Amino acid sequence: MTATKGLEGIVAATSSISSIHDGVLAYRGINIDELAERASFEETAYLLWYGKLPNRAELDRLRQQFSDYAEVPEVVLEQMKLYPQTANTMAVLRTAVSALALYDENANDNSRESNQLKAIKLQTQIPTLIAAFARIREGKEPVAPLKNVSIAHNFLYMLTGEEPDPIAVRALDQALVLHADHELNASTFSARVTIATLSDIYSGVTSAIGTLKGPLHGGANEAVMIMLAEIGTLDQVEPYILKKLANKEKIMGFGHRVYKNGDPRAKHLQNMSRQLSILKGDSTLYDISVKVEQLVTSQKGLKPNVDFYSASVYTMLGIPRDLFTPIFAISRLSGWTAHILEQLEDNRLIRPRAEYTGATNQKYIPIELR
Ligand SMILES: CC(=O)SCCNC(=O)CCNC(=O)[C@H](O)C(C)(C)COP(=O)(O)OP(=O)(O)OC[C@H]1O[C@@H](n2cnc3c(N)ncnc32)[C@H](O)[C@@H]1OP(=O)(O)O
Ligand SMILES: O=C([O-])CC(=O)C(=O)O
Repeated sequence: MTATKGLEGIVAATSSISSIHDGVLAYRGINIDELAERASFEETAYLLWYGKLPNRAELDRLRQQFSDYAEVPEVVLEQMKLYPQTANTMAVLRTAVSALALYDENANDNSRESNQLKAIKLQTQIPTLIAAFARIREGKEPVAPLKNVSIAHNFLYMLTGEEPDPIAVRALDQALVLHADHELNASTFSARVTIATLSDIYSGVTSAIGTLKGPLHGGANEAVMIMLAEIGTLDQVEPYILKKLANKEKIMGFGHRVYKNGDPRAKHLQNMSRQLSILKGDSTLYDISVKVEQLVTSQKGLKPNVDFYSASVYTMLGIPRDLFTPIFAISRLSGWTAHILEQLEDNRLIRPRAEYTGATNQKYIPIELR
């Protein structure tokens, strides 16, 4: 038995949710480029869950459900007030989602109907949890969700309690579409492994949140912003990046396990970043980002991934950088839960083997002789 490090190239599941072929990403067969331009996040979530785009009545019903279930149990908000104000926001989200399960009497019902409803509830409650913590840690009361607005609109509204700018709503909505699913990425795999033991959807999502948190995966968007802030000015790009590369450090937001010729989502986020910088009349962050890209591509042949330009986009939307990865989770919740539903439709325990490289034929030594 020979191990494949990082399971690279191993096909570990069948799935009809999203595909990556020749550098093209599609959800249910629809090219992401088209969805990014034309679909709302609500339509995208429906597409991932139900396998087709919703008609008007179906979309209205989903939107209504998102409105109906956006509030979270008061007890969970009260618990959040006891979390340390400085807690890592992904750890907060992981804990709060896990707590939601305690107050859902159907948490352990693994029927398709029950899990679909829980996916819808989590989709609309996770933004509420994130926005609530962002306020609680500043000593402010959480803002109750609005009725009949999009997930993107509601999230921005709940952060500040003010009506968000329509341009910001559209930008966030598009970012949510772009991050919604991505075949067997690490966090989705984690969700599938968990649910394949016939655990419950909250456990699957909690596993996935913990996996997304790491900087080699979803945590890279926050790490990119830390890097851009450290760079600070255009003239510092070259010395900063060259030093990192000389030290064999990774440049966050670059490289990908599957895409070797560029991530098809990155160009949309770059466009958004450019447009927002024009609207703001300040292109510093965008210009630094472009220069970093030019240098990393010329020096290492690495292209930006989805996390690179999302950092400048979210910053220009006025979002604190430790909410970037939680925003990724808002979007990817749709993909995680679609994969959980798919896994349960034709389930088998996921249990690979390990190539043993340790000692053999050892004897037990009594403690007094060690
Ligand atoms: C939503 C997402 O999860 S997208 C990915 C987000 N993560 C990041 O942006 C973090 C930075 N990128 C990386 O760490 C990697 O490119 C990953 C984790 C995305 C992919 O990892 P892997 O497929 O395992 O590639 P691996 O890390 O083995 O890299 C292969 C080679 O390219 C180099 N490399 C890969 N990415 C980078 C990078 N961002 N900066 C510098 N060098 C890199 C590695 O050092 C390695 O070089 P070597 O062969 O000389 O040792
Ligand atoms: O697929 C991956 O390995 C990481 C990624 O881009 C994603 O999860 O969106």
